[in-house]
Amino acid sequence: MPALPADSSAPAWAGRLVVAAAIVDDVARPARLLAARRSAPAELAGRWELPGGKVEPEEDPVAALHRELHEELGVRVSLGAPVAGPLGGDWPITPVLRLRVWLAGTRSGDPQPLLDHDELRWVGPADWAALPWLPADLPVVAALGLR
Ligand SMILES: Nc1nc2c([nH]c(=O)n2[C@H]2C[C@H](O)[C@@H](COP(=O)(O)OP(=O)(O)OP(=O)(O)O)O2)c(=O)[nH]1
Repeated sequence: MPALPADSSAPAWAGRLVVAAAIVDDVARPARLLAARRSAPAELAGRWELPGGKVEPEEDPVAALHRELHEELGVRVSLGAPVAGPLGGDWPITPVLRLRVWLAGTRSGDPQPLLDHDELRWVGPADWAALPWLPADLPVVAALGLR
């Protein structure tokens, strides 16, 4: 059966993009990942996630990620490859939220939980899966193939 042409009449996705970084020890061969425990809002507090946040209207996603990482952790990072998900490279969170993730290494600063988190932890192959991650993050962290 011939492939169907792309449906150009389909409306563009109108949700909100969330960007996050998988900050790892080595972007070429990640063994350890920086996990962050949310302190707010109440319904997400205690869950672990990748640091990042929502892209503001008109904001470039990469610029938004650098902004969020500086605000939340006090670090500057070098971005590596995207961690590609099933929605055109993004990962589903809810019908109105999608997550876009890049590998990253710290370029300056020692990560601190300055905003929105109350603990940071480096996790590896043996211990990442035991953390109570936000549900959307489990497949993302699994895709990193920490070893
Ligand atoms: N930052 C981040 N958010 C995630 C991840 N996984 C996941 O489901 N989310 C969800 C939680 C929130 O509903 C949403 C991101 O919101 P946020 O509160 O981090 O965004 P923000 O810092 O820009 O804050 P605000 O504009 O809502 O005040 O995406 C993740 O790994 N990192």
